[in-house]
Amino acid sequence: MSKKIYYTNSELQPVDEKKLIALAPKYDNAFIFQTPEGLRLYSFGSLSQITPGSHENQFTAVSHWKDHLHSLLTPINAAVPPQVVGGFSFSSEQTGKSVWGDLSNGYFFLPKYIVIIENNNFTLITSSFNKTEITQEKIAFISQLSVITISNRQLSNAIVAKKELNVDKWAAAVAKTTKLIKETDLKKVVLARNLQIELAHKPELCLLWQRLQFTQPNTYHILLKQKELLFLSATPERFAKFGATYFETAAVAGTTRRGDTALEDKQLGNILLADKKNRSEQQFVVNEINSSLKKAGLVTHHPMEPILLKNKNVQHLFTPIKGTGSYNLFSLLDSLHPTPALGGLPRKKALLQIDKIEPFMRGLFGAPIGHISFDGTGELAVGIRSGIISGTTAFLFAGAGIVTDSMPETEVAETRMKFNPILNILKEDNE
Ligand SMILES: C=C(O[C@@H]1C=C(C(=O)O)C=C[C@H]1O)C(=O)O
Repeated sequence: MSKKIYYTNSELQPVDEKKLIALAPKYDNAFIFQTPEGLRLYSFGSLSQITPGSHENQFTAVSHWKDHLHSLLTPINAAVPPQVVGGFSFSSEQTGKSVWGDLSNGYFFLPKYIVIIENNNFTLITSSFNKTEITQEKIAFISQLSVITISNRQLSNAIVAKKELNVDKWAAAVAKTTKLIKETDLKKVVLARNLQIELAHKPELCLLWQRLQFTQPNTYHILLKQKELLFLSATPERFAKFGATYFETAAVAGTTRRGDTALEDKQLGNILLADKKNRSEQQFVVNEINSSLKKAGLVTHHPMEPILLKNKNVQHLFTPIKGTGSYNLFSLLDSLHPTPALGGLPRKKALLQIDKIEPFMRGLFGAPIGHISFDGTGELAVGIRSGIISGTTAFLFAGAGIVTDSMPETEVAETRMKFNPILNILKEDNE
């Protein structure tokens, strides 16, 4: 493909964002991304998409695809370029048939329409292969948005079956892994498990999104729709926010529950801050990220002690890390992913152990997901607290860092808590 890609910008009158959500089911490709700081990006339709092959370096593949698109871009009265949106996969080494379909090895696309909302300013970016049609296409989108109706129908849905897959086997694998950690140079392995849900009806996207907004106020909210597949995440974890000369990331690891009272919550947080196992688990992540950023040529800055990151269901140890200087974005993403927050340490050995133990493909779970602009800025979150929905079946994923003194039953309980953000939006309110 080497046709020119034209793009144009227009200011939109603020609209009820439920209308933007209601547009998503009308397109085969849609991506919605909301940050804890309040940026929202809605995107619809695709001019070009990439599904990296298995065993191919997905970062190189996406980088080449994006460079090629860049060479075709031609602005028409536009200051803001379009972005590519989507997600990488946890690993390109995992193969086999899975629920992930076209998303298995990662999936990015160049949207036809992007609406960016920041400080109540609505900017529409329309892209097209056709210079003479682009104005008409933009007008068509604006009128589609003005006529779309928001369904207030609370389609009753119910979970008809809920299966936590292989819990005993998973707990045994945790015990085996701690033994391996004690006996070898393996330091940490993040093991995940999944929960399968059967719903009475296909879920209504608008309703899921509203519940996500209501129940998970300080996290990212992410939706990737590709045909019949819906990937949803309420992750608290930033993978990267970046520009040409800066790269902000975070080390998030170590988990405890939220307290029932303010006092209990504070006590649990203090115990987590003082806990040796969790502190060392998180320190691995800080050290690894720090060293990848330095190797990429950045000067790093971070506080010496972690603070608490509190979400609705859990609290974590958290250290923001910033790098400044110039660097190559895709090779840095490649060298960081997966951090020991999602993979383990040393990385290769941890990934082998994950492959040996987990009987499913992680797909986008635990991988960087977000938007990358052609102006060099962008933001990616780590796709945890997430699930993939296909028709009436949903698979939810949750993992936990296993270190030398991890207890299987504690890790089962921790992963159970981590299913809740998505589980709770699939449930009826009265369940
Ligand atoms: C793997 C997950 O979470 C990661 C693992 C954590 C831990 O082991 O304490 C904490 C935050 C995340 O970095 C998940 O939520 O599925």
